[in-house]
Parts: sequence; C-alpha cells; structure tokens
Amino acid sequence: MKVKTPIPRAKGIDNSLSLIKEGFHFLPNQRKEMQSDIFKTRILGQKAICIAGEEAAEVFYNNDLFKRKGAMPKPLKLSLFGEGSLHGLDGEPHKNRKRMFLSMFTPERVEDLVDLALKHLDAKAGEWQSQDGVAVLDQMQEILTRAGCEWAGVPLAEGEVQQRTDEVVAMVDSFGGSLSRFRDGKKARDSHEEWLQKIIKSVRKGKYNPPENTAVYTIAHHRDEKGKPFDLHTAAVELSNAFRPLIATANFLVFGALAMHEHPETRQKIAADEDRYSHMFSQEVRRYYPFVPAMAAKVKKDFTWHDYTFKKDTLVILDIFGTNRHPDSWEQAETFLPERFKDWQGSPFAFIPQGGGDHHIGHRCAGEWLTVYVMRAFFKYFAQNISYDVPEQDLSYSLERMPTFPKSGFVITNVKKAADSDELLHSMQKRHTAIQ
Ligand code: HEM
Repeated sequence: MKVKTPIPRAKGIDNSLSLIKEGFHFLPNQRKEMQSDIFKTRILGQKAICIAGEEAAEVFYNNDLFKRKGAMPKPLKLSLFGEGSLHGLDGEPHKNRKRMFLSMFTPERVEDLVDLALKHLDAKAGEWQSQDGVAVLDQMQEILTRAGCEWAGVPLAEGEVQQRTDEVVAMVDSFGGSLSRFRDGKKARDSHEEWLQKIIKSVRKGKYNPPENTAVYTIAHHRDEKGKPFDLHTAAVELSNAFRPLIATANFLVFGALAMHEHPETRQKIAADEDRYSHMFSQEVRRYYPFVPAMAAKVKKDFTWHDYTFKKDTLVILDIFGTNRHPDSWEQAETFLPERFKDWQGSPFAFIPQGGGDHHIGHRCAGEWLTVYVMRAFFKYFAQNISYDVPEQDLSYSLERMPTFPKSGFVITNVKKAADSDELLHSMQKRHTAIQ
C-alpha cells in the first residue's frame, strides 16, 4: 500500500462533480496523481478520506472502527436502496436484519433460483431462434425479473412484466449522479414499493399464502430485535432488497458474454468446465468489469492508521473498483485472466466487487452466492446450449457512466439451440450447484 505523509489533498474545493463526471476513473486517477492509496478531499460538502487496496478494505470493514449511520447519500436511499434498509444499519438492528436475509439465501434456495433462472433463460432462447436479433442486456433484465419474483414469492402477472422490469432497471440505473436518472429511479421506486406493500398486506391478512421459504413470507412475518414486525414501508423496502439487486447481475452477464466474444478460447473452456472453469470465469468477470465504484462509511470512534488520525464521524470512501485491480493484490491486474482464480487462496478484502469482510457480521453483499451461481449457470448455458453470431456493433463501455455496460447492449443474431439442449439443461438443473 502506497502511503504519502502528510496525507495528500486532492485539488479543488469539493470533488463531487469530478466524481460524477469521471466515474470509475476518479479515485484511481487521483491515487495515481498523488502516488498515494489514501488522500483527502471533500465530497457533497463533507470532508472525506479516500482509501484503496486490501489493507484499506480490511480497516473499512472493521465494525469497531466504522459505522454506516449517516454515511449513505440521501439520493441513494430514495432511489436505489430504499429508506430504512439494512445497508444503513449498525449493531444489533443490522445483525437481526442480516440474519433474516441470509436465512432466505440458503444453498437450497440458491439452487432454486438458479433452476428458475435457467428455466426462463431457456424459454427466451427458444424465442430468440425466430427473432432477427436480440440485445442480451434487455433479455437478461427481463429473465432475472421473472425469476426473481417467482423465487421471492412475488406474484407477477404476464401483463406487468415489462413495467416491473423497467422499474427495477431504473432504480439500479439511478446511482451514478445523473439528475434525470435519479428522478426516474425515484419514480420507479415509489411505484415499486406501492406494489410490494399491497402484496405484504395481503400476506398479513391471509389473503395470499406464499410458501414459507419465500422472501415474501419471511419478511411479512419477520420480528425485529425488539420483537416487532416491520412497518409496511420497511417490509416493502426489504422485500425489494431480496430480489431487486438481481437485476445488477444482468450487467455482469453481458460483460461475460463480451469477454467470451473477445477471448473466444474461454467459450470452449466454459463448455468443458474443467477445474470449475465457469467459476473462475465468473469470478474474473466480477473482478475485472466495473459495477460498484466505491462504498462509504463513517468513523465510529477516533483511531490512528498509517500515522493518520481518523476523527469520529469523518466520511471514508473505499475504492471498490480500484481495490479489485490493485497491483499489490493482483498480477497483471488490468488483464482479463480467469485462470488467476485457479489457485487463488481467497481474501475477503482484496476481491470485493460486492463488498468485503464477512457476510454474517458485516455489510458484505447478502446476495453474493446468488450472483455467482446464476453467472456460472448462464455462462455454461451460453457456451453449451446455444450458438449465435455477434454482428458489427458498438461494444465499447464508458468508465465515466455508473453503472455501465456495452453500449449496444450486446446484440446477438442467428441464435440456434444445440440439438441436445434439453438434455444439457436438465443436467444443469440437477441439484449439483451446492455451494462449494
Ligand atoms: C451484480 C450483482 C451485485 C452486486 C455488484 C452487489 C453489490 C453489493 C454491494 C457493494 C453491497 C454493499 C457492501 C457494503 O455495504 O459494504 C451489497 C449489499 C447487499 N446486497 Fe448486493 N450486489 C449484487 C447482487 C445482489 C443480489 C442478487 C442480492 C439479493 C437478491 C443482493 C442483496 C444485497 C443485500 C441485502 C445487501 C445489504 C447487506 C448489508 O448491508 O449487510 N445483492 N451488494
């Protein structure tokens, strides 16, 4: 970790606009310019310390030193996460909420989701065969909305699939600082929460009886650390958080399709899946391609780290994208290389596309395994079950836009299912994905 003393300060009075304008480049560029993995700046009018790398992630995810209260910018609550969600909780309330989430994401339920997602993917692939061309991004978003709702026990009528898909897409697309995308995300969230509140209400009244292992059942009947049920608004927010983030997986799926296209040798390797290559490939997609730029927390109590005193309530920003490509942890960090995960020893702090630390006691993403297993299964399906052409199109993606994806949405044409597609699908859906 490179640390300059005294801690350098970024140029400019407040860097909020530079962050929005430069996107994924902002933190890595500042670090490069200042030759330091820790620097000071101002964001949204507040003093902030920006840090990057494995060691930085380890300190950031220390619950004794950092808290989430007051760290999340208001617009993120209003559009992406929902007000009162577990992302902003600390201590016992967070532990109680996190236990509830992890109880809904058991290995069996992960397998249920993978099976459902494959079922919807296979149905869509059947339709693609008679279409001129399809944008994989849009298709993945619809498939994951259908599968996510079915899995969570949220009834979704055929006639509202498009509306509900558009809403979750708008919420996830709202975090990058664009005012118009924020407004769309906020509007989408209002409608989305109203819909989910009605569903929770009918479960509580006994008018709708979903299976006990579904998210909708769990959340409708959950009791918090004081033994109280959620108010209707919080129940809707957390029900959303139990399936809405799946939509983000669509971006990784499209980046994976792009990687298969740009590194054609990976396609055969995924199909053969020796040494769990599909897993290595999925991990490298999550490491290499951008999704989450950074996370924010506040200092819980004064402490000193690298001779710098972090004062209580100071905003600290962890560079997520930069940590996944940090040269101290990754050789040839800027190269797409799935094999790097073959003998990877694992580190909860060097590889943090979905947050770092421990899933149970910290804020690390509750849906990380759902994400990885859906990715593995879909990449295998793409490599084994279908063939397609990738026509001329704009496959570039902007690192200034947050979130980002290939500009064309990754269009494929001439889709054909393999003769033994049904058999392959059946073998994939067999219960063999158990967490390993
Ligand atoms: C591309 C896929 C995904 C990405 C990039 C992602 C990323 C993240 C990140 C960065 C965090 C916050 C870590 C922190 O606060 O330090 C998080 C938290 C969370 N994620 Fe995900 N996520 C993804 C998919 C999912 C899925 C599929 C689900 C569930 C269906 C999910 C549910 C959650 C929940 C409930 C939290 C809050 C955890 C807590 O505060 O304790 N995520 N995710």
